[in-house]
Amino acid sequence: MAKLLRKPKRNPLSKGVCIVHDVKEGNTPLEYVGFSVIDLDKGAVFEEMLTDQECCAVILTGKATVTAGEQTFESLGTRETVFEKVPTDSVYITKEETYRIQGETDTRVALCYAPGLTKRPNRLLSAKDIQPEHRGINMNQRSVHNILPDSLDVADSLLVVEVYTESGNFSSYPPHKHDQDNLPYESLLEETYYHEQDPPQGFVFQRVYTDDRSLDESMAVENEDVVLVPAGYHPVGVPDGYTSYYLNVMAGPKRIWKFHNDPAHEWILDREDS
Ligand SMILES: O=C[C@H](O)[C@@H](O)[C@H](O)CC(=O)O
Repeated sequence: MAKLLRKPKRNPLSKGVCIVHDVKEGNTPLEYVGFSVIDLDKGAVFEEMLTDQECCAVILTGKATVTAGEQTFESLGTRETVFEKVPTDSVYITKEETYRIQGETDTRVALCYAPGLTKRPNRLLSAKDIQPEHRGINMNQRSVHNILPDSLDVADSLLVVEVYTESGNFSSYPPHKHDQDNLPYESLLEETYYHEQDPPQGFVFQRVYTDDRSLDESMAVENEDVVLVPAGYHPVGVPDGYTSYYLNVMAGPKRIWKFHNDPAHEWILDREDS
């Protein structure tokens, strides 16, 4: 199996809590980004004490109450499945904070981690404040929910976004990369993709490759898979008949999303919308 592809597991953590993904120091080539997905049964509780990382808890499906420090955010979550294609609620939790998530229903939560540099206010990132963004033309169209964009000065390192790509389209395309700390031209951001497919037997193709092809992995990515992007271009192609969802977590030395398109494919941006 490709070394950048991680398959979902169901590792019981505690009563009513299962770890589906747990990408962290010791099992990942990434230095900045950590990523977990947890399933909580209704009423189950997940608690964590952060040390030198900040965290964005994204309520992928179902409803939950999140307590972070002295604050409690009740009844978060807007959808039973990500394919309702509505924005969801998330909570930003600062470093050195203890937080707690309790499932009000059966719920799936993505935990997005990156280095925390300063103590910041914990903060609700409400679905109501997220306006879906349409990107692209022709067969390169996708819809983006910017959960924690670099325009929001809430976090030290974390960037979080979710993307919907319809049948027959490509996203993260033309291929772009952000693996050089070379502002204003490019920023260095590692990235993770958490993928879901509709219907769930679907798969998408994702390639992760560098200019010198020292890294060049092409993957068939199935429902609930995670793809790690330590460097390089990382386009996604969606077969006819399926809808792709992915949640991206990005982080690096500077919290700026400045990508560089693969020059070989940038010409597609010059075409008219057909
Ligand atoms: O760098 C960001 C990720 O590759 C995606 O979020 C990508 O930007 C989505 C898209 O624009 O197609």
